[in-house]
Amino acid sequence: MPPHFGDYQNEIYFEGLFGTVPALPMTFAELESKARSALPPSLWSYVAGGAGDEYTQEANAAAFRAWGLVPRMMVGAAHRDLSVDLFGTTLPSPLFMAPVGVIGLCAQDGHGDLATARAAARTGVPMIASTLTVDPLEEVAAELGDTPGFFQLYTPTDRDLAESLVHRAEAAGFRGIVVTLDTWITGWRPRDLATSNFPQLRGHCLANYTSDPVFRARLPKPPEEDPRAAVVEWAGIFGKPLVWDDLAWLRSLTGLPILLKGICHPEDVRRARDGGVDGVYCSNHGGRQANGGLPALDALPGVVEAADGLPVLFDSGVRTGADVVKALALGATAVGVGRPYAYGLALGGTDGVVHVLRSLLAEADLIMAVDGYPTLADLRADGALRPVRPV
Ligand SMILES: Cc1cc2nc3c(=O)[nH]c(=O)nc-3n(C[C@H](O)[C@H](O)[C@H](O)COP(=O)(O)O)c2cc1C
Ligand SMILES: CCCCCCC(=O)C(=O)O
Repeated sequence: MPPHFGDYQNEIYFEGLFGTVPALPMTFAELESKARSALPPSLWSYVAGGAGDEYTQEANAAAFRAWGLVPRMMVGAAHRDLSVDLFGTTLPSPLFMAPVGVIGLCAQDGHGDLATARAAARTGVPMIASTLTVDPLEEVAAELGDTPGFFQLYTPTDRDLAESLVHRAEAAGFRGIVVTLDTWITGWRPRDLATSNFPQLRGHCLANYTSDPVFRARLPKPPEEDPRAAVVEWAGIFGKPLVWDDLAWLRSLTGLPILLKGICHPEDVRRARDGGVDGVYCSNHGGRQANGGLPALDALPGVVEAADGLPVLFDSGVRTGADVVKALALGATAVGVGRPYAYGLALGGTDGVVHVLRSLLAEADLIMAVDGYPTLADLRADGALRPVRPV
């Protein structure tokens, strides 16, 4: 029997019978506002902020409101199956944790990558570990238990370093490589510029680089002795975009599944397919990189159609279980949560992340129960989702 994610609701009600109300927020608005108080102001503005006037970031979340699920009755959706097959593994649910480069700093003990990996182990929700971590990828992988982890790769134009990182990820047991394409240069982020605040430039979250033999060999002194030189070296390897001609080389690096993150145009999906990737990841980086762009959700149907059966991961703007359901109904194979789990981590460590993930899954599961969609295939059938008339 597949897990009943909606049972989290019963657990919360049951505790309530004995006078215990949830210690952690039950709505995204409260999660966000409490995380704002819990995080140091500069870290809060880095995590919560985005590109330009943050119009695209807001539009990402608002885009979900343009769609509504059509309820179906007498379907007998007493049992729901949210499982999904991804690269030969059956996952209990289609939710995953998007790579968040400073997640390590969001935990009170400064080891949020490890805390997040423990939340993945507890929930079965896969983690995509960023290149930019406080703790090296091997230590993150060791906390994942049986839950699959994926490694997100930055700096792939530095071929020796990319090769080293990919091989380390493979040896550590990660099940796939997610190559982020939209962040070879930093977008225009006024909040960070106003405070001269960019955590990596302060030497944070560079553990995967400073523990890498290829990176270390380039430094005049070991990073433990001269951390500033390590930051300068790190900054220097950004600024060079990956191009389609690099794909064959990238493909040659590993037999693990490769996914390209940041794909929003159907023609790019076709090029990715032709280049032999195993999946595409539709995302606009949560509006952190380029303002003024289309909400990622609006790009999703075109990406799914062009993918023609190739797995499509999606993120950007997911805040509720209803959002998860809508992205699935629009064809996403799996749906990523970003900022909300960072806020959960800030408030409650591993327990906080587990709470955020379980809440999203419970709401999604209960919507499928009430609205009569027992499987993900039912959600994807014609007529399940309709545009909402603007009010
Ligand atoms: C603080 C922060 C750091 C991020 N770091 C990375 C990263 O290292 N690699 C990456 O591919 N995406 C990164 N992202 C983007 C997320 O993977 C994801 O695309 C985004 O959070 C989705 O938007 P949402 O959180 O508003 O839903 C980061 C996002 C945030 C909020
Ligand atoms: C030029 C590299 C910036 C990476 C920053 C991490 C990230 O993806 C984000 O802040 O968003």
